[in-house]
Amino acid sequence: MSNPIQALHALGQSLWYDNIQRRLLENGELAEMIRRGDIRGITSNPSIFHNAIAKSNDYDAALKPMAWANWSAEDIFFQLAVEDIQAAADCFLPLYKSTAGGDGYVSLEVSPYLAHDTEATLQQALALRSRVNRPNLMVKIPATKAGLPAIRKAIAAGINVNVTLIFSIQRYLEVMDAYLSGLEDRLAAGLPLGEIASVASFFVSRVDSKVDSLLQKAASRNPAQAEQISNLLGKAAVANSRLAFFKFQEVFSSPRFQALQKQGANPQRALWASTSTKNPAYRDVLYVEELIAPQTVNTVPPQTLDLFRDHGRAALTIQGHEAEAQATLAALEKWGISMDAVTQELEDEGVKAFSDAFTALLDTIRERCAAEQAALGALADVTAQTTSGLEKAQTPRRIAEHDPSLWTDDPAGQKEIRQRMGWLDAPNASQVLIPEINALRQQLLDEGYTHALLLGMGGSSLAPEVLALTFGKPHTRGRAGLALSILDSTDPQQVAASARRSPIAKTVYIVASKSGGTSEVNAFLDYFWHRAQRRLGTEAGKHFIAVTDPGTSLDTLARSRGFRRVFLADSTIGGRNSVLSAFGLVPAGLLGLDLAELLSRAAALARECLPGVPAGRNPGLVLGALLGGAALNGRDKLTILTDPELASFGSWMEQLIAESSGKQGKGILPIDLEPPLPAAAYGSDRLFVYLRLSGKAEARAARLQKAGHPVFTLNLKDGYDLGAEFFRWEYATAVACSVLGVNSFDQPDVQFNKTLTKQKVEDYLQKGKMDEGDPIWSQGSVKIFGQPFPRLAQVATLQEAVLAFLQQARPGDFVAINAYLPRNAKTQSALQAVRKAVLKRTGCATTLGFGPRFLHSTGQLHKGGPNTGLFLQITSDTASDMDIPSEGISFGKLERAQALGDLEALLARQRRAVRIHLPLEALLSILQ
Ligand SMILES: O=C(CO)[C@@H](O)[C@H](O)[C@H](O)[C@H](O)COP(=O)(O)O
Ligand SMILES: O=C[C@H](O)COP(=O)(O)O
Repeated sequence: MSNPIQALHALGQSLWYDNIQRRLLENGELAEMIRRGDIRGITSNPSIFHNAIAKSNDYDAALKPMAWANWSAEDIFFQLAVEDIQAAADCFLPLYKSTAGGDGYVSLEVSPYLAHDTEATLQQALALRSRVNRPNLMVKIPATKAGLPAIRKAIAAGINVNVTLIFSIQRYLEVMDAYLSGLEDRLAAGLPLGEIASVASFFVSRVDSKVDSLLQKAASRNPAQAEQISNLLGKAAVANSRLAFFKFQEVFSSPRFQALQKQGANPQRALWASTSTKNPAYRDVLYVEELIAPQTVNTVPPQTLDLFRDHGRAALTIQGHEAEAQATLAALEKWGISMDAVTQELEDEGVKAFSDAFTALLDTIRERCAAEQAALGALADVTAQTTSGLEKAQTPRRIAEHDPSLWTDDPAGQKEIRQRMGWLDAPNASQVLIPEINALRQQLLDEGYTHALLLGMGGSSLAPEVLALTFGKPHTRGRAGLALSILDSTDPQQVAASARRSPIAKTVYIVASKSGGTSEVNAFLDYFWHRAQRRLGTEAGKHFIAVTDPGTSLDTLARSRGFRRVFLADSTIGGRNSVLSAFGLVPAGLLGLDLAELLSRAAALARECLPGVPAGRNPGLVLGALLGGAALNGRDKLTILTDPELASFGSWMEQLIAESSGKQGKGILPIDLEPPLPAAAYGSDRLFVYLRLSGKAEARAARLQKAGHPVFTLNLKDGYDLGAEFFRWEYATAVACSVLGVNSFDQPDVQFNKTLTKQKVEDYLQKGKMDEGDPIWSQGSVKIFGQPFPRLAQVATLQEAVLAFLQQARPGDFVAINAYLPRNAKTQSALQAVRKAVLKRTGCATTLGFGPRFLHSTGQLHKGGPNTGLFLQITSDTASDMDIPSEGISFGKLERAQALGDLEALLARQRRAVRIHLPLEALLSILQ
């Protein structure tokens, strides 16, 4: 059974939707309405956009980069509007095609400020046509006196035109004439007519609103005829519109049009606009029901659409009512109501109302821009200038083309970069992995597996950990999956804790290593493989999955050991950019995440970073400009605030930003999970980012901003928005590195550190003993190693020693606490307490890293970045060590070798670094 809307369509009238809102485009609601057959086109106007933009937060994310790039409010408006119109046009394209251009149009109005300027209107119509670049766009031009020649010229130029703000029959005739003249101009120029579509928007309800009030005045002037006059209430609009329709019929059956029609021309359909009922005393679908005829359109706001669907009556209601309509208008004239005057007033008011709505909209955009710029403080100018420099350098195009000269002139570096840009395509290219990962999860669940333990470091482990910690929480949408945990430490206690948490018979081990040769991962694999083999014998292979690049030693080993699966990753993606490749997706899929959703959020952000997008609208580019510009201006400590649900995200950012940027004495240091200080206590080397989901940290962010610090906010609507954040930060980091002039894609000092550690291990294997060097200070079981520092000779206690060491700190320095200890709640809280004390004492930014995990993250910046760090390395003897079965060394010894290699690398780079070796319990006493 057909509903009233379908019945209406069957009568030859199309319902269009007088509404646009980004949310409808993003959540699929518009597409669904089209699919249901509710609407066959869309109209927008300045009031609709004012409503959409000013009364929602739908546009905030898109507005942010443009505000930072210092775009004008009008440029921002047209950018936002064009995006919506393009998205809507894409939704309607199938209908447009299936009706051969009969329906499926989306209207965008020229600036109402141009309503009295023919040439400017025409130029903007041409510009909008090419910007929107969709065949089913209609450009709306008001039917003012100055609008008429612009309409003719626009039609002649082949633009589909929706003529708006028509109130009088006389003006309507002029509009039809302009249309026909435009077509004739085309014909004379030998241009085709068939693809041009046009509608004339005749405004309905406003006529009643004005005439009714005049009628009421007339009735009070003529009390004797009050009833007769009152009978005309609510009649003028329909009568006026019906007469317009009869003119439509006349004109489009005239010989003049027939001549054009022979050449393929389409009639300009009448479109009823302003058709919601304004007077509650009238039927709520009055201006739909009374104006039904073939070859017409009615554009309705959401409520009228719902009402008509609910109880509208569809029947042909115009034909046969000509005499009645004329009589109504004649009666109005009789009571002194001049339709010429009424409609002229309505036109003037209409132009003004759109213009006022546009002004209000631009004011709102200006306010929001001002707030975004205020959040950046002095960095606002820097960001705008840096963005414009990046635009001039054509950075987005060069990124898309993998142009290595953005980062280095060194030929070897350039060669490496060319092989490291695959992350740009990952949101789309990784789609193919989804079915096999989902099938694997299902298979594992069916076989009774309950746990997954990922063995990996840095780029191969941080993103999976973020996803496990974020989606383990109830606010996110998870599906049935395995409990995922991560091992990225050689600390024996931590290895043992991982083993305890993962019951062998029900655990699948994900061995994740891009290079396949990372020493920590080899050690983990050795340990867990032997353990599984002891327990499961020849079945052990079934419990192992490898994720690695093609042809690595891990690839070979995994196959020879009969691993359940080997996922070969994209070797054009470097480790810290690998989250949206198999490295992030395999663990995420086993965890039960909706991978398509995660990738689609990333893909949406990636589309905004394409070279066709204007630089100021590219969120990755402008963020990169901000980060890079800030660092060049002394704000190189990117301090991360998050709502609690997103607390783990900073650890991924840390690696990406520090390892990419921290080299050649430059870099941006991410400060993650730092205990809070009073807002006024932070130095001028900070830039704060607030990743917001629930808003729990909002008050803190506001306090920081109030105290004058630059604080910018990125809003996430749920955990899946991490997909977009991963891409945003990857792109922004690459851009920031280009601004700093460093190669974003290498990590020379990580390799240096690894080489030193390897020497320590080899030395140990030869001598059977670790050479720890001589302490520079000791007291009982507490020893300090490293480079002597001022006043050390005078100190009596560990506390004094640490204070003396910290006295070297200067403004702009940072203090890194690097602990080679198990990373668990107890050590984390003890070290956070130490960190807080250091922070208070020095006023310097602080970081806390656990070795060897941070070596694959901030470790690069520690040695390669600016020489502004003070490094407090902490080691402790472990009570219970475990052997790495095939390596002749224990986990504890390997961990110590890593600490020694780290210290040696720091000292080789002239960093201020010491190792404090102490019993774990002594930690808490430091600085208290
Ligand atoms: O002109 C078109 C469609 O071509 C519409 O968008 C038109 O502007 C709107 O229907 C009216 O502005 C709505 O007017 P009203 O219902 O607020 O009086
Ligand atoms: O960030 C990467 C880590 O250094 C681990 O490297 P990998 O994936 O080659 O094992």
